[in-house]
Amino acid sequence: CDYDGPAMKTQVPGPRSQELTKQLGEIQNVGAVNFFCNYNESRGNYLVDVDGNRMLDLYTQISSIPLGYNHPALIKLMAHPDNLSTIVNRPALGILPPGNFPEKLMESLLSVAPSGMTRVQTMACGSCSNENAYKAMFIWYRNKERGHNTPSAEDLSSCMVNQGPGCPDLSILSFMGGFHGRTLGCLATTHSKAIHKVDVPSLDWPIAPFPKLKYPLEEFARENAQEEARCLEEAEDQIVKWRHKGKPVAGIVIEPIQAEGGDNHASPEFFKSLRNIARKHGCAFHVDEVQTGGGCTGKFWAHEHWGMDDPGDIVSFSKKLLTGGFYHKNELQADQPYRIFNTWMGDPSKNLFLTEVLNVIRTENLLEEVTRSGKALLNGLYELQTQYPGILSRARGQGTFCAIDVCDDATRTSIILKARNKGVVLGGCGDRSIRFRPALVFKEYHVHLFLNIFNDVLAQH
Ligand SMILES: Cc1ncc(COP(=O)(O)O)c(CNc2csc(C(=O)O)c2)c1O
Repeated sequence: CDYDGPAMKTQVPGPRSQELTKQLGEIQNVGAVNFFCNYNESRGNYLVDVDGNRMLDLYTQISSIPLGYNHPALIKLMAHPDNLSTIVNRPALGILPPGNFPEKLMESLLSVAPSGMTRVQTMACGSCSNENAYKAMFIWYRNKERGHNTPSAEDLSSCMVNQGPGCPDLSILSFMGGFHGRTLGCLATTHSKAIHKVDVPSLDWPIAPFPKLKYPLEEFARENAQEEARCLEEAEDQIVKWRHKGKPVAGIVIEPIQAEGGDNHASPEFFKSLRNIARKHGCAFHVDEVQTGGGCTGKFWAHEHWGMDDPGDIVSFSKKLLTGGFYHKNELQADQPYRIFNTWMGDPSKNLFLTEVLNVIRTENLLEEVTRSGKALLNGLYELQTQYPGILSRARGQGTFCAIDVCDDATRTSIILKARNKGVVLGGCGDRSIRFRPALVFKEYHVHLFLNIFNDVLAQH
């Protein structure tokens, strides 16, 4: 179900894309539109645009397509009459769930539940999953502080006008370079690009530094360990400082690999230590797997590489799981109904697709494939950075969740655009990285196809 290679007819965006951008520009902001796509013709690892250009996709809709385009297992699901009512009728899941909902959740999301978690709350996207996870942490923290879960009369009256004690002065510790969404609460924990935050009010919550590792890791083990220790000490100091400010940290939120911030990695020891700091200070520990989850690091969850039985109190997800949501420990479940709530609370049709995606991952051993392709990709990137030391550096990655730094932003942009005109879709992250986010069906064959094209582009610079 894949094409045998890229095939370009025009520069991208082509004439039809440009025409459609003008049309859409009459309706909404089109500044971020790259080009228009033909999702009927797109297949497997190949994205076809409206001008008939066929490109090998290593960005996959901001890392949200698990099995590539139009996978037969998902198409087949649409033909099944039993699934029709699930796709046509969207229920308000919080109050009127379909009869098969528990079974479908067991089949899909609970079959890949993180270690130590048996509960999951579905949502629509990454931001609303994180927003509700934050609220769950605040509710948990206040009930712990009170010693019971009955707000006082003063709590109930003051919260109606956004004042304490009903609206408590609690905080969430996040990390510089982190990205957790663009809604108000998530945005207060997002620190990747100023354009995401400028002009929007925020909250006085603590922000700790995330380790800036030197590569290759084996050459800088001592410096990197010192850098991680510095960041951990700073994080713990912030927790103490915010408690003294009367704004205690209810939860810590972190990505296993900071993606938007520039594919910043840290060691399993770093995360183990941070998890222990959270326990020591009575904070919940929220692992944001929206971009790293779903198999792209070679394990279904990136936090599995930490080798911990108790990796977190909350794990949020979206993108490759086709629906948003968060797993959580029992004690993080809101104590009353209608506290973590909205109209849809997820989408059962997406759970149907996810069950199929998980079946394909298992039957085609895609996690092993990702590990194999990832090794070939990272070795190829190591070779290219040796060949073009003036342009490339800091090749890094886990599974196919890889990245490489370019000497400056302008050169990065030029490389991404040239690669696209040669039939490869790439994305950037941070201030100078190119990130690789292929689908789970990206084989070694595709790696070598990509590396050849990437080499041609670099040779022109
Ligand atoms: C680690 C992590 N956490 C939360 C989010 C927010 O998810 P959405 O709200 O975009 O579904 C994301 C979304 N990723 C993302 C990539 S570019 C982008 C954007 O809004 O520009 C967002 C994420 O990577």
